[in-house]
Amino acid sequence: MAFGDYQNEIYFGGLRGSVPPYPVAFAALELTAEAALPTSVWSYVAGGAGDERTQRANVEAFARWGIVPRMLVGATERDLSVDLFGIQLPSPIFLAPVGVVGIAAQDGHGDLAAARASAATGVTMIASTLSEDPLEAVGDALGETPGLFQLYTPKDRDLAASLVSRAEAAGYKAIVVTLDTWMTGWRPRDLTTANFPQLRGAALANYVTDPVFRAALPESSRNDPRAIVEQWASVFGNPLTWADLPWLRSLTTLPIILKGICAADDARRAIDVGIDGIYVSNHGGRQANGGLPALDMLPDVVAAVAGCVPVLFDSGVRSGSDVVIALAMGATAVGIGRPYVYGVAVGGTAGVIHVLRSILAEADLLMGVNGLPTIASLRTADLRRVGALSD
Ligand SMILES: Cc1cc2nc3c(=O)[nH]c(=O)nc-3n(C[C@H](O)[C@H](O)[C@H](O)COP(=O)(O)O)c2cc1C
Ligand SMILES: CCCCC(=O)C(=O)O
Repeated sequence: MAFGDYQNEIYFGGLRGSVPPYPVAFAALELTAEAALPTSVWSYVAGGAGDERTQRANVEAFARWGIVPRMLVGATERDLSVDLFGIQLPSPIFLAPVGVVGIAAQDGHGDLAAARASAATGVTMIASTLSEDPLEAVGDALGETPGLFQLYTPKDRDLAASLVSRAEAAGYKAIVVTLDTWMTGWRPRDLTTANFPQLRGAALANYVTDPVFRAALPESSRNDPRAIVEQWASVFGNPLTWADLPWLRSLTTLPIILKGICAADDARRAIDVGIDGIYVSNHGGRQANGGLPALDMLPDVVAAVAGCVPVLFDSGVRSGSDVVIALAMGATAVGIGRPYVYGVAVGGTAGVIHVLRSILAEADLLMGVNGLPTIASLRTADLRRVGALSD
């Protein structure tokens, strides 16, 4: 079945009098999600760092690029599959790691909702360390779809090793180490609502189920929510340096991907020390305000990596058109963040499936009408700055 078929499902459903169950346009999805969530939850998910100019710039950056369409190609069959570390994925998108996604779900199980959507669509999921369902349960819910595990490296190295070995045992195919969030950025919306869900104990399931974490808690406090949160806060973020990478490498034989690399020099140096994948992201503008849009940093990193390892990308992706532009710029696979959280908010598993199928349908149809039917052909696309066609 082609991804673009979702368009016909919606059209013909309309002919039979059924409207799509959830909004299709991102702006409408956003409004519906906002209406479905308490203000503090909406602020946490939708908000970002500082005055959120970098978060907005991430989205706006996509509108500055355009693809020159090719005709007479007969692109009736499209192939959106990609190879990631030897894993053949049916599509070039993935669920970016989102901690605390449970707070957006009616039943508190946003991680499982996302994993089930991943199982249903074949869209791979990067499961966050900060989940409300333990990584083993998320892994089970992924079914046949390969999952990746995102690691927030704690200060306690034994705890880091334990999380990684649990991820290996649960069948995750790679470890994604997030570098940009060893402490949280200045997030005025959360500060205004005095809301940081982790401080209420949300999303600490991987810690409370971990033998190393539990052993560090006095026996009398093992079921005390406040002691658990305090223990978590004391171990959460280890600001890694280059000197830590050999230790990180020694933890696992799985591929290691570094998330948050945006500078060409950092990408080159990471590859030199044996890192298997680079993940360009500015955390959706949630960490450093005043920085460049993530998309603007992608071409330099792609050039520096020169095809040696996969380059993952996220930050600001809202549609299939955005996915196509990031792929044309050289990303190997493109991460969906906030849109899927809004899918969880409006419809749980079904909401996420709808969001993913909509994004994939648009990307698929776009590749057809642009005459660029494969990811390889997309990479050769004539991508120009808007307004620069005659340069
Ligand atoms: C509510 C929320 C929680 C997030 N939690 C994590 C996390 O636990 N680990 C991580 O590496 N990135 C996390 N991110 C960042 C995403 O992986 C991704 O980089 C970001 O959402 C991309 O920006 P966009 O959603 O605006 O496209 C989170 C993002 C959001 C919105
Ligand atoms: C301490 C970070 C919490 C999860 C996260 O990555 C985010 O809110 O952006």
